[in-house]
Amino acid sequence: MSAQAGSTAGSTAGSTAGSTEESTGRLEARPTAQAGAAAGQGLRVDGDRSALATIRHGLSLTPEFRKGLLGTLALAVVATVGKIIVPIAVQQTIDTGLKTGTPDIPYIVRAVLICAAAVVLTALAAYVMNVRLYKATESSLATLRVRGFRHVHDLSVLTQNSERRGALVSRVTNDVDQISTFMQWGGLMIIVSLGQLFVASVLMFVYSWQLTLLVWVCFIPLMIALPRFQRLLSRAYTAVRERTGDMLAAVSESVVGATVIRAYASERRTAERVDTAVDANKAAQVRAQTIVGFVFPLTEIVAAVAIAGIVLLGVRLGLSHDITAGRLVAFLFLVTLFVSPLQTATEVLNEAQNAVAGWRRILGVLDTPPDVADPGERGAELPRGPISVAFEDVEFAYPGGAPVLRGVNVEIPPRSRVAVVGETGSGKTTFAKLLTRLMDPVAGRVTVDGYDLRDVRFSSLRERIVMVPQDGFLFDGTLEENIRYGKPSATRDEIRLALTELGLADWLEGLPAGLETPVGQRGESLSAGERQLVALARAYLADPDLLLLDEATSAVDPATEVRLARALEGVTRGRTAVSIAHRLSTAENADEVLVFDAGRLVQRGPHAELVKEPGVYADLHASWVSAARS
Ligand SMILES: Nc1ncnc2c1ncn2[C@@H]1O[C@H](COP(=O)(O)OP(=O)(O)OP(=O)(O)O)[C@@H](O)[C@H]1O
Repeated sequence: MSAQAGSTAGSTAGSTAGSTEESTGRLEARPTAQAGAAAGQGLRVDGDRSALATIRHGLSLTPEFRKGLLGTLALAVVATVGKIIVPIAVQQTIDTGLKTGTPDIPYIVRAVLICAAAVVLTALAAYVMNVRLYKATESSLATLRVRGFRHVHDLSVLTQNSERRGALVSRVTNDVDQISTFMQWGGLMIIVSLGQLFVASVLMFVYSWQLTLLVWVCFIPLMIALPRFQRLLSRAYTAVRERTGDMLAAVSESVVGATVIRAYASERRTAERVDTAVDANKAAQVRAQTIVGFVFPLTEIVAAVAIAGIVLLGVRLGLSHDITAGRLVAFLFLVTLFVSPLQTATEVLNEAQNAVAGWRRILGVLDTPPDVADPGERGAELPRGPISVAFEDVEFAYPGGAPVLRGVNVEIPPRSRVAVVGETGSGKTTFAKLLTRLMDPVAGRVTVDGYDLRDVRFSSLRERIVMVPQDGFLFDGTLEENIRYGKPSATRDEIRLALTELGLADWLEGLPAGLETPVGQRGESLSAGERQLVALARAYLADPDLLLLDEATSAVDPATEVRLARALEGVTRGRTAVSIAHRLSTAENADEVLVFDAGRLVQRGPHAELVKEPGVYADLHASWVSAARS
């Protein structure tokens, strides 16, 4: 029990232990999201669905599990029936083989052989049943994980944002684990146990209805009490899972935020938080184990009382010739078969509850429809060549919020370089997300090459439109592997050439291991500026026709600044490029500047013209200039 409880107790671990930012350097990472009023409402969790309906729906998603289940069940029946043969053989041996006073050796040998065959058959059936169950369970869990993982990627960014990313990871990892024990043996065990209980009861009744009545009288109160204890246990283990989650959150946060903790000398406060969480977890565990310690011996105590009663009453019945010696001994065997399902009942019920909770959370992911749909095969394929973009009366509001973009009308001709500027919160990033179809507008439409973005198939969209986010996510691997994300088929020479064409050959040579240089987790071994260089090289290799750049705000050293400008020039050459600009130079070099203010496009034109007009851009420009001087 405790081992299983422990395994489920850790199920919230993932919700805090791992946060997976998923930006891959290409915002095409399954652009999804209907940004309409219904968009981004978070994941569904259908708490109203009954436990049985949840299990049924969950199993319907994993046909692997249902396939061959009847065969497995048949094996389970063989394993159960096999156990019944032993007490029958014992009864026959005593009552018939030893009846005359002179043992009937051939009869006894036959009974023993039947017994041995039954034991071997039972063991074999149980073994094959377990192997089949493990196989079926593992392949259905793998299916669930893959489906869950794919679906998380299909969900809109708004839906993803409504959940902690770690919690999403937990749903496709730990929550799936949570149902594994139940699938492996719990579900079948309920059927087998009920069968065993029934068969044992029938046979006991055949041997002696009086003794059977005694057994039921002993066990009925326990059967009534068990579900109550089970609820108590379930609550205790829920508390354990929550406390374990809190503890892991505290520990992982203190490890991830170690630099900030040191910088602000808050080690003591952090240690106290961790200690409190560890203590709370310990208290919850102790409470749960105390209940386990009380509940588990109960069945054994009741069984001992029942056996004592059977012996006493059995002997009396024997004296009055109401039961034979063989039947009495066989009855004692049968009582153990009757008790063992009860002993596993609490455990199975606990597992069933965990499994239902796990299924609810997984189904919560799978039942949430992706609100930005891929038109798929029906969708348009964008022709190659620099892309033109148009926003027509575009309006956008985040779910439950006020409009953050209003009445945006703009045309971006092919091959032009556009800088998008504005105060923080003015709607620049939202504009970029709509352009990459991470979300759809609430009103109006966005077109590329005359096609409504909603009608363009994802594969084409991803190939032709690439976004370089502010802090390009790097994976733990080498520089080469990270750049290759832009074009998985790229050879090493192509990657080298790309870096040379972007004017980054000298930078590459300066690196300790060149393309083999490890970038560390999330690229932490590189500087922020170098990470941007990798993101640009990646985008260059992807060779899109429309490039969106979210310029990094972090300051970089002058040498990297020069490299970045050079690489940027190379990446945007010959393409339509839209940059969310945080640097004066980007706006100055753009063909056109789009100025956003409080969700509206308030000015547009070349830098040289805009800077002369009084307005938002002139004010922004003034603040850039003064920041550069200070
Ligand atoms: N996921 C979200 N949910 C709700 N509101 C959001 C969300 N993302 C952005 N907003 C709001 O939308 C408005 C526009 O945000 P946006 O990120 O587009 O601005 P921005 O101009 O890119 O800002 P910055 O320069 O700081 O990145 C802001 O008021 C912001 O608070």
